[in-house]
Amino acid sequence: MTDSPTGEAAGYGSRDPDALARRAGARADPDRDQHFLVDDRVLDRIPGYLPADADGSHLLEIGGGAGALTDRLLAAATADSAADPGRVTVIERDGTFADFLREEFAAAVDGGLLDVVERDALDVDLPPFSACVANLPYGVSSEIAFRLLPEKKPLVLMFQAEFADRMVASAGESEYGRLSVSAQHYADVEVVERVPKEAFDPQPAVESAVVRCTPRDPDYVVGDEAFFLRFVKALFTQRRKTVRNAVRNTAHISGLDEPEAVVDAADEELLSSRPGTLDPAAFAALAELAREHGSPTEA
Ligand SMILES: C[S@@+](CC[C@H](N)C(=O)[O-])C[C@H]1O[C@@H](n2cnc3c(N)ncnc32)[C@H](O)[C@@H]1O
Repeated sequence: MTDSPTGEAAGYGSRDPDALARRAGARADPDRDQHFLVDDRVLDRIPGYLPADADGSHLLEIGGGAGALTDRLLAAATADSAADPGRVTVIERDGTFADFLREEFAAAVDGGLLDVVERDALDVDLPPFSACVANLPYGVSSEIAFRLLPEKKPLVLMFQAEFADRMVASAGESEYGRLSVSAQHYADVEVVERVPKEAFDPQPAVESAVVRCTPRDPDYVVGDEAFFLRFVKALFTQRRKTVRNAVRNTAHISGLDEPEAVVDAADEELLSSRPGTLDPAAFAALAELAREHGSPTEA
């Protein structure tokens, strides 16, 4: 294992996570969403979950911490061509760890391979990136995921397992909901690895999972994406009601001025079903009907 504070390009990818945390000189604080990955085998596998044809020329990491994953991303970025390596940008909110990353990976920073951005990932303008690989801060993982998904780039993201299961669920499954439809609107999403609590220090309260998002256009058309997402959100607030009642009861969320006109125009079988049984394409068709007949106003 390499334990040098800076290291040459050839040394990326083998830093010991415990040694990194020791050198950083500050303990990960769970109250600041800091749960560092300390299992080398998991760390080594994560970059390999990017789709085979993903463009690795500019990898984005959100939440660098003490740099164990950053080290693996630098290895992935420099693997193909030493003459024309890819780049890594890390966004890290905590100044202590941002400073440590700049120091630990000084050679990469000086060589233009690594940029450390000390900012909150929710506020910062995202840099251009070709793919994102991150062990996300769980307190804001949903907000970050829905900043990243519309960028239509390959993503490999660590989430709480329960959140990951909701992202990938299919219509009719108990975990299926607004999160599933919204995520699957942008990408094919799949859980590629479940990660036990023991892989982290300090250990989180729950299991984690790595999700791969491979961007693609949906197999349906929506004329107004913002309205589609708002309509899905509205209907899932009434997931146990019939679609008929859900459309009627949630006009204040969906923004429909004339929900009754949507009910009049929709198919009876669809109206008697429950939101949790509609696949994304059925939601899209109903949202288009709602736009046509329900006079939606801006949220
Ligand atoms: C789960 S840790 C992952 C650390 C490291 N990548 C690893 O895998 O060991 C999440 C990291 O995100 C940082 N973080 C928390 N909230 C953030 C935010 N809003 N914007 C940017 N970074 C944040 C934390 O300081 C922490 O370093």
